[in-house]
Amino acid sequence: MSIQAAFTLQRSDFRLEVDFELPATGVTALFGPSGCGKTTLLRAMAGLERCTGYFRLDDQCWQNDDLFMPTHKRRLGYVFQEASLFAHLSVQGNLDYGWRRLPAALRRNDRDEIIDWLGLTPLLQQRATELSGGQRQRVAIGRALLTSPRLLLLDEPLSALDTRAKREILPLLERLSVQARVPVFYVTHAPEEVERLADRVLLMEGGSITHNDSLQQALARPRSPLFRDDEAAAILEGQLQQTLADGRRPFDGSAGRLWLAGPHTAGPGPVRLRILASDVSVALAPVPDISILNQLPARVQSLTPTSEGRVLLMLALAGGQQIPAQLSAYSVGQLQLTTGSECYALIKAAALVD
Ligand SMILES: Nc1ncnc2c1ncn2[C@@H]1O[C@H](COP(=O)(O)OP(=O)(O)OP(=O)(O)O)[C@@H](O)[C@H]1O
Repeated sequence: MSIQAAFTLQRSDFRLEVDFELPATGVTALFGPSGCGKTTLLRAMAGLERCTGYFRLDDQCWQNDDLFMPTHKRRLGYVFQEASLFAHLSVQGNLDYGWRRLPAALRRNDRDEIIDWLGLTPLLQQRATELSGGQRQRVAIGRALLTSPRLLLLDEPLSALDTRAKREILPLLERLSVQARVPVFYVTHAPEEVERLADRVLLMEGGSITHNDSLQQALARPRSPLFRDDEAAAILEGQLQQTLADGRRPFDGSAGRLWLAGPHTAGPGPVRLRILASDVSVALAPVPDISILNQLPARVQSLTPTSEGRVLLMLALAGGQQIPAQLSAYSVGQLQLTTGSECYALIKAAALVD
């Protein structure tokens, strides 16, 4: 189950040249500076740009040297920055547009479930012209999914929305790959959207893919363009549990149980945690009598000098999860840390991604 793609396209002063393979599941963010070719790559996958190359999705070939399947035959959903709904139709009419044209045997998504997930039930009778920007985008996403696509392409779907509307849609999009049940490509300029939604990241620059990473790898790169606070971070996925009587809140992820302190309004359920490299210290053995709640066994995977006197360590936790730690070169020397060293990651703080 994979996506295999290679595209070459020459414009007067821009060349797209990409070649990548990805698992055909989850959300892949396309991230990079303005003009690097993110939209052009989405359009190439959709068959809206005549590139040379190939595109394969599982057992289906949409393009190769001998074949160029036109866009309308590629089973894909495309959501643009500004939702282009049919103005003369109601929300229901827009949602049903693709749904009705699809033979029942090809319908893979549950219509009512998608309408419910996107909170569209109260809007069904409204005209498309009467909707707010956020509502329009929810309808556009619903309409795309109701065509039961094999691939979903979203081009900066939140960029035209105000902060309130973004806050309303982002939690819904967290369920995107589960609801869509197909691979999703998501173009964005916002690192916080990548952290919250992506499973993989294609980092682009000047028409090329510079890195094809898991989210963890992308965030852990020294000087990654994804840094929000100018430093490496880890995103841990897991289940948030109920707060205990003593105020601690358990979080169960692949690396085991972590304890969160402080007030969190989020209810129990799946969440992502963000841990900054500067909030991780390293010890050679568990440290008793210390206020730090979380001490996890770890192994040093790599050490990268960053700035004057600082070293970025990549630590592997149980279950394969990686987290970065930012230490002074002095501490690295004192602890004699090298690749393969066994140690403990002392996590001083972790924040819910929201
Ligand atoms: N229709 C077009 N004709 C000619 N050049 C184009 C066309 N569309 C885009 N370009 C150019 O191709 C390059 C890649 O554009 P593209 O829109 O794919 O970048 P992008 O990474 O999506 O940018 P942004 O983040 O600003 O949306 C840019 O130099 C752009 O000016």
